[in-house]
Amino acid sequence: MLDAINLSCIRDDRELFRGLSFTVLPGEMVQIAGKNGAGKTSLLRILAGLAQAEEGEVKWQGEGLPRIRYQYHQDLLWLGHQAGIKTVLTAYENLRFYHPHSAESLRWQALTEVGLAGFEDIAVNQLSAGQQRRVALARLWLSTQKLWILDEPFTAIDATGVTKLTRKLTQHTENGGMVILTTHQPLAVDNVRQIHLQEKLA
Ligand SMILES: Nc1ncnc2c1ncn2[C@@H]1O[C@H](COP(=O)(O)OP(=O)(O)OP(=O)(O)O)[C@@H](O)[C@H]1O
Repeated sequence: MLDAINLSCIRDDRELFRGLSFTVLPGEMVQIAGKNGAGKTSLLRILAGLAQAEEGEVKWQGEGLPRIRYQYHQDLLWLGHQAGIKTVLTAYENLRFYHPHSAESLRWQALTEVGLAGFEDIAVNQLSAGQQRRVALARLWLSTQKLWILDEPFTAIDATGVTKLTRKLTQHTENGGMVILTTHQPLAVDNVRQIHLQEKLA
């Protein structure tokens, strides 16, 4: 269970949100919604323990993040806005780097799942934007983490990829996992909970 408690965030002297509280339970998918610049990425970074809130705290399994940081990083898969991969490595090498304990056969399978069969041995910086995104997303197929925090996972992904990724996210929650994500695309998922960050007037 993840608790966001009374979170406030100020960036560049601008208050993005204040007093934001919510809980994410096993089996839930939560979409952080809001316009460009509303603070969605800022919130995800705070939830992932990568940035500090002005006020408030984040708890994982009932414990504040600073106390449980090691366990949290075992339980969390974070895919940021940027590709989240090492571009000088190949797709396969990326999966080996980020998931060193995964079985070799599962890495190949993950690359096949995201449509990268035949592109495994090419340096990622020579792949298209959508293919680069798919390398990062392949990590979901190897993930044993309970909590996935995903910033714009559908960016640059074609319709087939969107369907496949949506199914993967749904499967994760059906297996008791949690997904917190941002996306500007409509999500074809029945029970996604939305948290709206309201636009603040200057
Ligand atoms: N590290 C930072 N330093 C200063 N300002 C920042 C920082 N990160 C974000 N901001 C500002 O905070 C605001 C919210 O940015 P954020 O990336 O969280 O928005 P967003 O809702 O994810 O937007 P988008 O939908 O465009 O991705 C923006 O005005 C941005 O300029």
